[in-house]
Amino acid sequence: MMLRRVLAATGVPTHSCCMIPGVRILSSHYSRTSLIRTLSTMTTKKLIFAKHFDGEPKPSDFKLVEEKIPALKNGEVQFEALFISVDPYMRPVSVGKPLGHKMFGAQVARVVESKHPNYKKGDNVVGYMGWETHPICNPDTLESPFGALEKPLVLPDFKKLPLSLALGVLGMPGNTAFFGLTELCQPKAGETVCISGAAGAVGSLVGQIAKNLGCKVVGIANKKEKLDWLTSLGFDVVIDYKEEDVDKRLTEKVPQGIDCYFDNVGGEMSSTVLSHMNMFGRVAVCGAIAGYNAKTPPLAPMVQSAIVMNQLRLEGFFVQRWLGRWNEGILKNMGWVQEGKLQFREFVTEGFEKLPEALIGTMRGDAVGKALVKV
Ligand SMILES: NC(=O)C1=CN([C@@H]2O[C@H](COP(=O)(O)OP(=O)(O)OC[C@H]3O[C@@H](n4cnc5c(N)ncnc54)[C@H](OP(=O)(O)O)[C@@H]3O)[C@@H](O)[C@H]2O)C=CC1
Ligand SMILES: CCCCCC(=O)/C=C/[C@H]1[C@H](O)CC(=O)[C@@H]1CCCCCCC(=O)O
Repeated sequence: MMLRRVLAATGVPTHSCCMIPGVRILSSHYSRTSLIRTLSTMTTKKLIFAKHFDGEPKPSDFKLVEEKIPALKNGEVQFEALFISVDPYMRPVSVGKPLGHKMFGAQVARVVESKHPNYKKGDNVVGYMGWETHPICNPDTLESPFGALEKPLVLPDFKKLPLSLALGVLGMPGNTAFFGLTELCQPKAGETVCISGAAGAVGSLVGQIAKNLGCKVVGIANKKEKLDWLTSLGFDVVIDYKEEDVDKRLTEKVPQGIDCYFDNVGGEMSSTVLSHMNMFGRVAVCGAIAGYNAKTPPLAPMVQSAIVMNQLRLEGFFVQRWLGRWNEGILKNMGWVQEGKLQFREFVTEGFEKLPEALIGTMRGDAVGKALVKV
């Protein structure tokens, strides 16, 4: 927003290549900028909104800018981004953000310089510093995409585990899986848990946690590579929702019915799953990715009859609900990782400039496991 105001004040159109003091617009199309390799340690790169998304995000919806890093003020910390997260929520949550606004999101970063008592040079953190290579922020006033104050978290010693896990199994997606499943679905050993978006960052963990709790697990995803991976993780039934008739496969392979449904996707497929649920089934509505890129909301068969007849309980949630118990989820997942009972896969794209492509690919289902960009 500030950049846009600066540009407006100079009379420079925000979509054109330009030079203004302290701000260099490298290109209105980020992919052409890969040839420009002039970044000095005194500058930071940001990806900002150049256009509002219309359907699927496009590379030209983003603009890469390079700015001088200002002097650090009291209370501020300067970071160097190591890994930046790519998450489906970025698509719907960006609606209404002003043009010129830096793309929001979480990153794992190292403290380069600090004028804040709780952060010291060399600390590794995870926080919502957005799509920027060398962000400066005051941790006490940093906002999450949720609009709440959320200080970057100083990471403990990860020992041999990669720091990037703080954006995946040992971070927000891990806690989404853990709390969403255990608190809202409350699965009991022997029950059947079904997961849509099963090979994604959250879904792949939900299925494994359900197995750890003694449940039978049904995973719904697309493409053989994903289904084979889920089978190798111990999922009992896997269904390709694009290649198979989900209703028929559930009737054949899950005759006992579904007790818990962890829904990452929504839409028609979720209506089908709800029609296979048992009495007093529980549904954690985690996301609705089937509609995030849609220009008009996708239609789906009505679900109220199944909800009433089987006395189902559906509950939507944001994982921030459990911010007060954050470490409990991380430690539980870390324990399972160390015991080899919670496997993770990362889908890493190299290069800060590739962030838009990585987001577009994630929304198309390209990623297996957690999508990340290594800066
Ligand atoms: N409530 C909360 O606090 C949180 C919610 N979420 C939500 O959880 C869901 C999963 O997030 P995450 O695991 O990080 O995402 P990922 O990108 O890792 O996985 C999402 C998967 O959804 C599938 N998918 C994409 N488009 C469609 C579609 N049109 N129909 C069906 N499936 C589709 C893709 O798999 P495939 O190719 O197999 O279709 C993709 O792999 C999202 O909806 C996200 O918004 C995430 C974190 C926190
Ligand atoms: C609006 C669709 C949200 C889809 C669900 C999802 O993916 C949520 C992800 C949250 C994750 O915990 C990290 C975040 O900060 C995400 C929250 C998104 C904030 C929603 C903003 C609501 C608002 O203020 O309008």
